[in-house]
Formats: sequence, structure tokens, C-alpha cells
Amino acid sequence: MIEFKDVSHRYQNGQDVLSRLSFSLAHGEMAFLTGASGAGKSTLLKAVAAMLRPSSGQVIVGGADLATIRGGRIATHRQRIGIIFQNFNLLHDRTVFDNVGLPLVIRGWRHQDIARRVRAALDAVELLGKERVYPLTLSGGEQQRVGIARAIVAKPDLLLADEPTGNLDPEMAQDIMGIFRRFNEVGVSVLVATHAIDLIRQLPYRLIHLEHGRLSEQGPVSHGDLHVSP
Ligand SMILES: Nc1ncnc2c1ncn2[C@@H]1O[C@H](COP(=O)(O)OP(=O)(O)OP(=O)(O)O)[C@@H](O)[C@H]1O
Repeated sequence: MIEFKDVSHRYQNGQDVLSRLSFSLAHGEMAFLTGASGAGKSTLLKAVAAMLRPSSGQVIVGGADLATIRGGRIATHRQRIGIIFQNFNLLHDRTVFDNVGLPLVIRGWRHQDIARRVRAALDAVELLGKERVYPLTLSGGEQQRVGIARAIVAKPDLLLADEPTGNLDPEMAQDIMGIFRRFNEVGVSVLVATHAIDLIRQLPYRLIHLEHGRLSEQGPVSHGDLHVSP
């Protein structure tokens, strides 16, 4: 699903953030990306989503070499990915329904089809019945579930989450990780950047650890086929 080959990135201010990273995440795989603040986790996720072009190396996602795609194909690439953020990134003057349906509105879907998909997405995160409420009336965990519903409404092959539980208490955080696991169980590839080591240590997923822009260690692999070569 994701393959990095010798990927390095230097921001315009001269800071080297990723240093010759090579790793792959198989189709249907779930893994956690760990590392101290500033280690380069968000930068790596942005490279996967084609939100930045690394300075060197190859990023291949779903078989496409991102260095070779341009214009409209970048938008198509992003549409195949669901992205979840720490601060939920919801529109507070829009209802839950409108927030979740937004990616489909942008794609020009018909209202009827949007309504069907939004309900299915809200059902998947156990928020059916909250369509008409506004995000700020929900708890943090519920707001993040709205963010997840928006990310999955177009049925992406890959979910990327950047510190999705950073603003949640441990119980809600566990809930959110449970939702990612359920999507993974039905075949969605999932890569979650997180500081929540205590929460993920017990889980049967690979840890990809970034330190000073390099992959420095890996946790146990209990299933799947994920390779890291630092
Ligand atoms: N647009 C940018 N221009 C210059 N430097 C940047 C830019 N974006 C990030 N950085 C720097 O790159 C480094 C890695 O940032 P990144 O956000 O990828 O780390 P992170 O591991 O996700 O951190 P956190 O856990 O705090 O979110 C940091 O030192 C950051 O200040």
C-alpha cells in the first residue's frame, strides 16, 4: 500500500527531517508511527498524502509513484486516502451531517447518495442520530468520531491519522483506536502517528519508530507483512 525508498526531506529553512527512510506497509496492514515531537511523523504522513514532495527518494502509494503524478491525479490520489487530525478539523458552523458529507459534496455527488453514505459512516462510528447536531455540542471523543466518519465516507483504501487521540482522555482514546482496528479488520490499511505508547504497547501491531528522521527500531510483528529497513 505504501512504499518509501530512500526518502529524505529537507524543509526550505535547511532543516533535515527525514533521512533516507525505507519501509513498506502492506495492503490491509495496520501500523503505528511513533517518535518524539519533531521526529518527522507528520512530515512522513504528508508525503504519503502527496501534501509535500520529499527532497529525494521515492514514495509509492497504491502502486503510484507520487513523484510522477500531477494536477488532477494528485486530487484523485488524496481522495483514496482518509486523513484524521488531532484537533478534529471540523467546521463548527455546519452540522455533523454536513461535516461528514463534505468530501462527497466536493465530488459532486447527488444529495440522496450523500445521505445514504453519511448515515453508513456515522453508523460505523456509532453516531447515528447525531446528524443534525453541531460539533461543539459533542464530547471530544464524539467529535473525533465525526472526523473519522468524514475520513471514511468515501470508502478510502488507506486511513492516515496524525495524533488522533492527543486531545482525548484514555477511555475515549481507547475507543478511537478500537474504531481504527475495526476498519482494519475489514481490509482498510491504517497508519496512525501517535505519542500514546501506553495505549498501543499492548496492541498486536507493528511500531515504526522515527528518531531524528530515521527509523530506529520496530515493535513486534504479530501479523501481516510489513518491512522496515533503516
Ligand atoms: N513547513 C515546515 N517548514 C520548516 N520546518 C518544518 C515545517 N514543518 C515541520 N517542520 C519541522 O520539521 C520537524 C518535524 O516536524 P513534524 O511535524 O513532521 O514532526 P512530528 O514528529 O509530527 O512532531 P509532533 O509529534 O510534535 O507533531 C520539526 O522540527 C518541525 O519544526
